[in-house]
Amino acid sequence: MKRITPARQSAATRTGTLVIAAASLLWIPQAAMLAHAVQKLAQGGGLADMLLPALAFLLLGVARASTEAWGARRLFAASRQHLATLRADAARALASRSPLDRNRLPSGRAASTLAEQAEAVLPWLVRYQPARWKVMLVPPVIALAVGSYSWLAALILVGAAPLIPVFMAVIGWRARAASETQLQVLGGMSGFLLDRLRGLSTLRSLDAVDATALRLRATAEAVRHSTMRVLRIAFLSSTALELFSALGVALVAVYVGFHLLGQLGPGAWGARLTLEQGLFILLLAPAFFEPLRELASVWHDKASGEAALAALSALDALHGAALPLPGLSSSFPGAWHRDTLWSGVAIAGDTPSWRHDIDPPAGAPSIDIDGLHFAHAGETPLFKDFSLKIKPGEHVALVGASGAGKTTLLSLIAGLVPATGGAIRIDGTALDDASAAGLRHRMAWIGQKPHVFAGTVRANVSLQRPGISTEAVSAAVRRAGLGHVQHATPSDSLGEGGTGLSGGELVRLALARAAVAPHAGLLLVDEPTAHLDRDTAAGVVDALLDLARGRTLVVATHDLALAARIGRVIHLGPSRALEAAA
Ligand SMILES: Nc1ncnc2c1ncn2[C@@H]1O[C@H](COP(=O)(O)OP(=O)(O)OP(=O)(O)O)[C@@H](O)[C@H]1O
Repeated sequence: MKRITPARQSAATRTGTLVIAAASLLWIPQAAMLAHAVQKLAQGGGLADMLLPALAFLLLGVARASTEAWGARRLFAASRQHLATLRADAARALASRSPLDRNRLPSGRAASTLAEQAEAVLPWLVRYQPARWKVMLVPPVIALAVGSYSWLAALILVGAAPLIPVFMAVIGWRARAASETQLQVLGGMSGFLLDRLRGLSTLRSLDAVDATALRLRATAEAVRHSTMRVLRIAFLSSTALELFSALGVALVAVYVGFHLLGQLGPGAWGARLTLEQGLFILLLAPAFFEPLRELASVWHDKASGEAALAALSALDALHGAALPLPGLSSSFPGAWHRDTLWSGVAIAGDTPSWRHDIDPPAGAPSIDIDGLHFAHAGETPLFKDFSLKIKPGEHVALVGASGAGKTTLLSLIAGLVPATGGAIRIDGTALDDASAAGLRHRMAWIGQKPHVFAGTVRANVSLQRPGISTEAVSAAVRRAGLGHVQHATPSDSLGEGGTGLSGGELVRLALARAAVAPHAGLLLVDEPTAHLDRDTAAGVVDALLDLARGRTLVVATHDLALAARIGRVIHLGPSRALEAAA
């Protein structure tokens, strides 16, 4: 997988940057034309004498403006593209972590980094980079041009210039630290806000809204402070630069003025400067400092852009760490494609190559678990030498005390977390990094807390998966027992988190999601009847068993009534290591 490399620019952004920087050099011949025209005027020349320099000045101006515009357009387009690539890399890195990894970044913080903070990369590329190149290119060339007429004027310019980078470096150091702090505080606030908005009903029901609002206010105050610190540094840097450049231009103007008046002789290679040469130097002096002033005005873009790149790289650095999602690295042959969403768990890994080249065989798969070892990070092993065989189309209930490892076993079968030892074979294919993405295509997962997105029932059932027609959604909704429920027809809207549906209806919606999955021959279901009354639970079980006809079903449950209706019951607990293959 390609890593984010913060400082690397694409070839297209580099070309745009260099073109913009080089266009600034055209001011030198323009200044020469202007000075020449004024000289002619002073010598009493007519309109005809000035026509040629005026025309050349105009043409150079047009050339400069159009080159700059072309470079800016190209740079902007390339920078947008570059940012899109950085975002895709970071999103891919985020998705490559197992949903069971409890060290995953909070979604609010990740969203803030990807959506808001990443935007700071754009000004860094579009404004800061050309300004940096102009500083490296334009002042040295102008110093040479000025120096060819007057070594003293060039010396004044060159003498004033080093103060600026030294000062900028000192300020830049502080600016970067301040920007990083600001991004962190901002990301923290976004994460906090999103998290609390999600849990608003809990906060309200326990009268904790005021306390949360106070904490939010404190966080907002911290954001204000850090923003002000960044702005103060930005203003300080541009003020310092304005001062130094104004001093430099003023000194050159004073020297040229007195030299032309004959009161300051030396400094011009032994000869007296002509009016044309003096004017040329005067016109170039502000242009010498112009790139430095421009750099100062975009200096904070560098700090915030680099901080944003560091934040994106930090997301990328998570890749491969801790608990990776099996099958993800092998399932991204090219671009970030599409997530396969199963009833509340987002799994990336559905690739065009898989769909076209290795279309999964239809039907109910067998499951063969052999000598499985698994332990969550830093915990005692949950499974030691655990074996289990499930035949194609067989229905199995996993029962056991809370914490016995039912959900974990379902996750291992689904390939959401890698086993630490032993083998799991689905329909004879070993579940590993190479096969996990493809095998997941044949499964549907119904989790304990299916996530409902704000949108219609139809969108929530189809989840934008390809090849799912409106008729298929309607049929799935009816099959899951939602057909008769008011406000749960395919065109009805649901609130985020399932507002508008009861607990039982929520499970039925998750069943409908699985019912439309075309290749889902294996259903993995986690406590479908938890928190439901007996009648509702019985209705959900009816719908589940109807859906599971002709498919392999593994259901984790505490519900003995559900377990009694399933063909085979596997007890997970202290004796599970001895579970023998059936
Ligand atoms: N993502 C995780 N990271 C680390 N440990 C975990 C994680 N998920 C579960 N555990 C631990 O693994 C053990 C088994 O959890 P699991 O959720 O599989 O049990 P369960 O049998 O499904 O429980 P329940 O019936 O309450 O849902 C528990 O001790 C739990 O604390």
